Amino acid sequence: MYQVKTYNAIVQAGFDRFTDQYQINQTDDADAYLIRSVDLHQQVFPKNLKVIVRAGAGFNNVPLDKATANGTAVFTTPGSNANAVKELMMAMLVAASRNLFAAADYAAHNSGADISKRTERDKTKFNGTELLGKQLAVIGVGHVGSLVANAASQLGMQVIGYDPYLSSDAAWRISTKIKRAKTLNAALKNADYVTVHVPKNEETTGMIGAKALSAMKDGVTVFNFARGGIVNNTEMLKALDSGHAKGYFTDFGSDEILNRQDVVITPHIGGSTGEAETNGAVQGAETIMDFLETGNVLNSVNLPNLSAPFNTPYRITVMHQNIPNMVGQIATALADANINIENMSNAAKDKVAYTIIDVQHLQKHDGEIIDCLSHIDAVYRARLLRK
Ligand SMILES: NC(=O)C1=CN([C@@H]2O[C@H](COP(=O)(O)OP(=O)(O)OC[C@H]3O[C@@H](n4cnc5c(N)ncnc54)[C@H](O)[C@@H]3O)[C@@H](O)[C@H]2O)C=CC1
Ligand SMILES: O=C(O)C(=O)COP(=O)(O)O
Repeated sequence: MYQVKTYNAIVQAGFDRFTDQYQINQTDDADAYLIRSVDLHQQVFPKNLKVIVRAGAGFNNVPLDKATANGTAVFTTPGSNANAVKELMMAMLVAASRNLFAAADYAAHNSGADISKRTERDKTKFNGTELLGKQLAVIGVGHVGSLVANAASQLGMQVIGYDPYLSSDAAWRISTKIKRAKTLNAALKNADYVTVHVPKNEETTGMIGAKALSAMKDGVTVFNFARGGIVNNTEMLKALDSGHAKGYFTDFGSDEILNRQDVVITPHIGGSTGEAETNGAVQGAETIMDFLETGNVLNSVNLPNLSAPFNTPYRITVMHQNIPNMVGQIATALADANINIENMSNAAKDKVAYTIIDVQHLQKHDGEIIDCLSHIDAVYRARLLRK
């Protein structure tokens, strides 16, 4: 029986996906975590923890080095909430271009006699512009960014994307109408609207700061529905105060940007739709079961992709450092235990490598084999799976 621990609201559809080999509980010794935005940076991971799945996209709440050192694979559920963010972003683009929040706030407080007279007099204050023909820069054209870019293009916007790490899969999703910028500045310089859809990491923290803001044209509106900190709030406020930027729309509130007419904040609701939460929970449950039961890896954040059909009675998986002679040491340990290898595959991603070995027969007691492999220096975790 596998134990799955959760830290955030996970919809029932996800729990329903687990077979009766799984128990959802709050044990301190879980095999798997199924999480959303909980910050795990201060947590000491239990040794038994084999997999963390973040139902959603952003994994900056998971300490990857710590997870790897513990032999814990980390996954997200790619694309599960991308449409939800896209739809919110489209709403925000329209809201920005039509002064929607200020206009609605005015109307909500416009009471008493002569409403219609006052309305007709005051409505010019809320005159907007149209999105048609305006330029939108999309920084990060992955699952969310590509949908935003395509939808904006369908509204008649001129869209330019910037993403130096774009995967070929992601490239297939982008309409041919979207222009490609070679540098961040090239994307920003003519944009009426700029939106970021990048993961938060060392490189992207503060990427929209003084330099990027000064590369934008006067009257620009900036959107950050990716993560707090990708846009530097202090520099954003300076751009707003000087009149260089017109507005800032974000899903990530913080004290310094509160109570301003030119800043619109939503409470991190980008992925908060029933559909997105169901997609994430179901995809998350399936990812946990697939990894625990087959050891196959697809779209992990800290492990390379590696999948093979599991057709033998036993499978051994080893997560280890990506250094010379690891495969040799693993093969020798198995040979010493008189275990014949039926199939063996190995892949690496940055500093981490992963090996899958399929065997027909075991000669030693299970625990001994796993112990032998676990004692090889630079092995993070070895597991024995039965078909
Ligand atoms: N507000 C919310 O509730 C939500 C926020 N998000 C945030 O949006 C981010 C993006 O989500 P997805 O599109 O699903 O992820 P994704 O991984 O599909 O796309 C991210 C894209 O950013 C690109 N990128 C990485 N570094 C870059 C850089 N320095 N400059 C330009 N592009 C760069 C990558 O190549 C990739 O194509 C997530 O990491 C998360 O932080 C995602 C979903 C919901
Ligand atoms: O998927 C993401 O990156 C999100 O930001 C969504 O967060 P949530 O699952 O709604 O806490």
